[in-house]
Amino acid sequence: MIASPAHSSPIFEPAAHTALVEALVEQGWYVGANVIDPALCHALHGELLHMAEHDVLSEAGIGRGQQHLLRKDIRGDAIHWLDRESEAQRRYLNAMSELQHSLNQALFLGLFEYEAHFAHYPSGAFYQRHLDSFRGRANRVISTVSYLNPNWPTDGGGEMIIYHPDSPEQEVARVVPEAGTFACFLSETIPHEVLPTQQPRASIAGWFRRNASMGGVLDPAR
Ligand SMILES: O=C(O)CCC(=O)C(=O)O
Ligand SMILES: [Fe+2]
Repeated sequence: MIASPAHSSPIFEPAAHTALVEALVEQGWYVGANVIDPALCHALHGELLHMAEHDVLSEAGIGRGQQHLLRKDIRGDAIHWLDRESEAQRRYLNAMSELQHSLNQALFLGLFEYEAHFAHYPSGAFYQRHLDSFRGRANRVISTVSYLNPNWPTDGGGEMIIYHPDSPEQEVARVVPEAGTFACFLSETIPHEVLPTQQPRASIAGWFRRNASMGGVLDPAR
């Protein structure tokens, strides 16, 4: 057998898919540290920093279409949709396709598409508590977040808080945005929030959908 080159190895350990599916079923969310390959995180982080430095990111807003609004009091990140333009992006999106396949096989979710954007939170930025999808709209089904920041300091802030689906004031997890950490959760039921970050914070937020996207327009935050 010919060993596959490092750049084409899967970013998820096969065991991580099983743990992820179990956690989604039991509690509606999953967080794993050291799940994403460090070399891939490094490459994606470099791409995002380059975009931030060259001013090619767009200020993220809330709401769709004509309702799309910039609301720095609600979210303060700047984004760029992944478009397969680099090997790192292709590798990342291919890994998400594999995850989509596992989720569909195990949970019969009928996931159809994955969309994702880089997100850069400058110092002081946050994202207030929200859901990623309206219940019953059947658009975003599962949210994913991959963190890209090596050596995140303990006083760096920028943690994602996951709240209990039935009592949205109750914190159930606090996720440090350290490179290699991968979080996912049910988009319609898990409220979450990004605490103010004390230093620039890099991530990739993505969504498995049951229908086609609307040309890269963000779903409303709420
Ligand atoms: O970056 C994170 O930790 C979460 C981002 C988020 O909630 C979103 O983009 O909808
Ligand atoms: Fe979100």
